[in-house]
Formats: sequence, C-alpha cells, structure tokens
Amino acid sequence: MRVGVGAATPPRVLTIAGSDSGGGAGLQADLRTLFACGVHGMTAVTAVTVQNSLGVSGFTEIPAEVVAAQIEAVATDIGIGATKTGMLASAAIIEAVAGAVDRVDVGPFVVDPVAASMHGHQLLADDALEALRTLLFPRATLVTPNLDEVRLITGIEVRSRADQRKAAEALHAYGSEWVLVKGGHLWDDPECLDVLFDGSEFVEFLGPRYDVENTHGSGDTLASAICSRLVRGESVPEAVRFGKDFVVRSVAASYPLGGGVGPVSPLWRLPDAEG
Ligand SMILES: Nc1ncnc2c1ncn2[C@@H]1O[C@H](COP(=O)(O)OP(=O)(O)O)[C@@H](O)[C@H]1O
Ligand SMILES: Cc1ncc(COP(=O)(O)OP(=O)(O)O)c(N)n1
Repeated sequence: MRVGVGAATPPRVLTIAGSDSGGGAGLQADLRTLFACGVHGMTAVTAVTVQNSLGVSGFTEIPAEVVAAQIEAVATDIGIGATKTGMLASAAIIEAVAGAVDRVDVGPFVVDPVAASMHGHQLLADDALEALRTLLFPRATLVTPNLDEVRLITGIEVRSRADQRKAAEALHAYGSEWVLVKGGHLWDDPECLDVLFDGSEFVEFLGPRYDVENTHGSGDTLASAICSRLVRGESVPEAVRFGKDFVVRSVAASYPLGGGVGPVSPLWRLPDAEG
C-alpha cells in the first residue's frame, strides 16, 4: 500500500542554531517546538555544545562556510518560510549568515541574540557583538533579547518595566523592524512582561511568573513558536501573542531532568502526550 502520496507539505521553518547535547535548548528545543506547532523544522548547525542539565562544558564551532552552505541547501530545494537564529558563536558565522540571508529567501527573520547559557557559559565571542548589531539586526524582522543580552548589546541595565521600554527603543535603533524585550530575568517582577516595539508603538504581553526551576530552553521555545505563526502569514504582534501563550504553557509543563535545570516542554500541545 502506498501512503503519503499527495499529502500536503507543512510550512517550513529554518533554525540556525547550536546543538545542546542534553536536548533542553538550542536546535533540539527549536525542532521540538516547531513539530508541536505543525511545522517542518530544518537546521543550519552553527556549533556543537557539550552540555547537560548542569551546564555547558565546551563547544566546537562549525566552519562558517558550512553554516552558509546548510542555509543555501535547504533554501534552494525545500524552501524556507521563516527563519530563526539562536547560538551563532562567532563573528565569522554571523557574517556567513548575513551573506546567506542576502543570497536566498529566508522569509521573516527572527534573531534571538543568544550570548550565554543560563548557567553563565559564554556562547558568543566578545568581538561578535558588533557583528550582531551591524550585520544581523538590520536584516531582522524581530530581535528577541533577554535582559542579560540587552545589557551586553546596549549597555542598559534593565531594572523595571519602564527600563524595558527604554531598552526596546535603544535596540530598535540598530535597524530591526521589531524588538521584543523579554522580561523573564526581571526577578523582582511578580509577573513576566515582554515588551514589543516597532519604532512607534509598544505592545505589552503580560503573563504569569511561575515558581519553577526548570526553564531551560524557554527563549528558544518562544522564538520558534513565533516563527511557526510568521510562516503562516500572521503579523508580528499576532505571532508574538501566540508565542507568549505557547511558552507560558510550556513553562507550566516543564519537567526535571538530570541533576540541574530541566527543560520547558511543548509536549502539552500534542494529543496523548503520555504515550
Ligand atoms: N518563570 C516563568 N514563568 C512564566 N513565563 C516565564 C518564566 N520565565 C520566563 N518566562 C517567559 O519565557 C520567555 C523567555 O523569557 P526569558 O527568560 O526572559 O528569556 P531567555 O529564556 O532567553 O533567557 C518570555 O516570554 C518570558 O516572559
Ligand atoms: C546550543 C544552545 N543554544 C542556546 C542555549 C541557551 O539556552 P538557555 O540557557 O536555556 O536559555 P534560553 O533558551 O532560555 O534562552 C543553550 N544553552 N545552548
């Protein structure tokens, strides 16, 4: 019996990201989220991290030209409806990604400027920050920094919701269409506010702050869920609304793993997730 003939091809999203051997964050979190959102996920691997729930003990970069070749291989055959970036590791890889983005159609382009793991291990070289600002942000549909990344990129120390708005204005000046300043690290805030800005208007996404320990991969899950809607033609505010709701439910469904910090989980979205 032949099966699958004539089945519709799902929307396709590319993640340009590092591998997390523990499966909690990075491209593993992206693929898991995209699958749960009904999207075919594709990968351009930038680095292989040696990582578990306790942290990152090292990583090896993929040569920049191989990163660009992965992007072009999937763009020219399969087609890319939307793209997100995660760990990019070096200025050379950022330059290669910017070049590839100019050569092929990557659709709406979401830049999650991953700089360090939640345990503090550096995942982006110091000299790559300028490449992020000048080469990637001007090409981005949306940039989604957490508050540590905001400080590294702009020098702004965010201590309040008002500071989140100031940071969004400073980040928008680097040339992206939209900026989403995530508030998960505003530890004194009883709720989690994410602030979206397009250069003229602010849109606020307020959610609960769950008292959970297992939040590994929350930023990846949010950005991937946003891409799963941008690829279907939704506007950025619509896609962020979906992404915020998706990540809140995934934080609520997080689970312990190993001896350290476990991952947030998109499994809540799948029918019969218990198997
Ligand atoms: N404890 C939490 N409860 C609910 N939502 C959270 C929690 N921590 C983070 N979030 C949400 O998860 C997303 C990622 O947040 P954040 O922690 O700021 O970035 P990152 O994961 O990149 O460090 C945001 O939408 C944020 O509001
Ligand atoms: C390969 C890789 N990519 C990204 C991260 C960052 O994950 P985490 O520290 O959990 O932060 P968010 O996903 O919440 O932004 C990583 N550790 N490894």
